Amino acid sequence: MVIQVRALDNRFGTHVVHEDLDLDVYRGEILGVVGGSGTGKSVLLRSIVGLRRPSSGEVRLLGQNLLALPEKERVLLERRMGVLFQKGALFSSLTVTENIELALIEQAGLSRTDASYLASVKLALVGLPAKAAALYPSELSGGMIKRAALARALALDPDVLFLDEPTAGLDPIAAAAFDRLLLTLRDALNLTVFLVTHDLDTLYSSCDRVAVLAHKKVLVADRLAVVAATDDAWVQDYFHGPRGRAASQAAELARKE
Ligand SMILES: Nc1ncnc2c1ncn2[C@@H]1O[C@H](COP(=O)(O)OP(=O)(O)OP(=O)(O)O)[C@@H](O)[C@H]1O
Repeated sequence: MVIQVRALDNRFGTHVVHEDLDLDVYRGEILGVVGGSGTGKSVLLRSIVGLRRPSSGEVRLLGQNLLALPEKERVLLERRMGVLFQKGALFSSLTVTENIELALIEQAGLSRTDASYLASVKLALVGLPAKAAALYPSELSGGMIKRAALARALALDPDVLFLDEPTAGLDPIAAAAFDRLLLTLRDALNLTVFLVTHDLDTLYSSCDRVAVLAHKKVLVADRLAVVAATDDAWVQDYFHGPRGRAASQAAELARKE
């Protein structure tokens, strides 16, 4: 088990976002996390990566409770996860390669020469052309920015990757390419992936299991077919509305090709 969440409560004043929430994430899987707006997907992600101390409950990441660890061990555990946030993924004043070098120098203490070499390896890994390395984020397309941010999240060879809506704002072709890249990287690097998304195509093409957040809990976490058959109004609307049907049909066609 890579992530184990037990009896998690998160509240902001009187606003209860999570209550008695449980979730397991298994080694090597891509788990898609979905739910209506405001159901607490980002708050859950932040609680798991240690950016937010839950109101109560426990989160274990790779068997350890991040927030209970002494500083040194906490830093070591943090290095084993990569995070790609939806916004602010890259420093705008640094080039793509400098963004990745910075993570390697600051967090792993690498020399500039080693960091520079490794940064070029990571950029190739995510399919960015060498010429992108010297560009600033403002000079990149949306798809390239996501890839560069992914290269930075992978800089320290994490075991677990957290992604917050990675395909939001991408055109369908760039989004599909990103989904394929994710599958390739998971297989090549043996990653476990926690993926918050609204993108039905991503769920159908890339996720092994899907967790639905509703009613302050994980309503269901299972294979897509089981999740889509869950008796819940939001689930039925989401998976069987026009967009859900289109994504399902596209996935079916892709399987036959
Ligand atoms: N720092 C905070 N202070 C107060 N309330 C917060 C804070 N962070 C999140 N919330 C509230 O918690 C709830 C869940 O927020 P969260 O961003 O996790 O939702 P989400 O499921 O990721 O939504 P979306 O799909 O719209 O991104 C929201 O009602 C939000 O207003």
